[in-house]
Amino acid sequence: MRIKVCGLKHAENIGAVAALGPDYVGFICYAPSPRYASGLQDEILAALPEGIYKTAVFVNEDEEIITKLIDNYNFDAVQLHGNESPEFCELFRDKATVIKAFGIDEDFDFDRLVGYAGKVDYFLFDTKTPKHGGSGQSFDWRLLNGYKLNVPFFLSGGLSLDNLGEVKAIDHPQFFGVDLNSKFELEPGLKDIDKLKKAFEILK
Ligand SMILES: O=C(O)c1ccccc1NCC(=O)[C@H](O)[C@H](O)COP(=O)(O)O
Repeated sequence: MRIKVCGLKHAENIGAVAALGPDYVGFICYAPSPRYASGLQDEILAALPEGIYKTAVFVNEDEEIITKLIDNYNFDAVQLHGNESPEFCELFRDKATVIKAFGIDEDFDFDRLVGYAGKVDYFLFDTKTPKHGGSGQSFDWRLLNGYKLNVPFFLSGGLSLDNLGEVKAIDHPQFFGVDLNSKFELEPGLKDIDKLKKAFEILK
């Protein structure tokens, strides 16, 4: 099970998270989020160990800005949380791994994803809320049974120490990894290393 820790923004805390050995770390490049990584310095990202995918998270951002940030910060992956089309997602595939996020609720139609197959590397299934992400709310994971494509997915949305046991038991052939965020924080953007350590013990 791959582990992504999302919503980092403080230099020392980024180093402490990286020392736990996540597979992906995420930086929110979306100003309305309380986890917005506004003062991100490229040398902090450059100091992260090889093998951790540095992921930039966007919501309906312009192509030029995404490309510029990938180039400036050497992001390995982009995670797109808005209404990005399959063609828009595909634009970044020669530069980065592309993760397309979708907010899931009981009305979500997984047939919407057909056009993205072959144009993205992973899906990320989050809880549908007006915030686009970082809500701390989980969705009914039984809905994942409606997902039949062969693009692997990350599960996110309200994952916490209280429900990781249940998450581990999810048996879906495309379940690739988890995304840990607001339930592992001391404050928005500042990760609780002790809680994350416990999560890694459960998941690894
Ligand atoms: O975390 C945010 O503030 C955020 C804001 C806007 C778009 C995406 C955002 N986070 C992206 C993530 O990958 C989160 O980990 C995911 O939404 C789950 O968050 P949480 O429910 O807090 O565990």
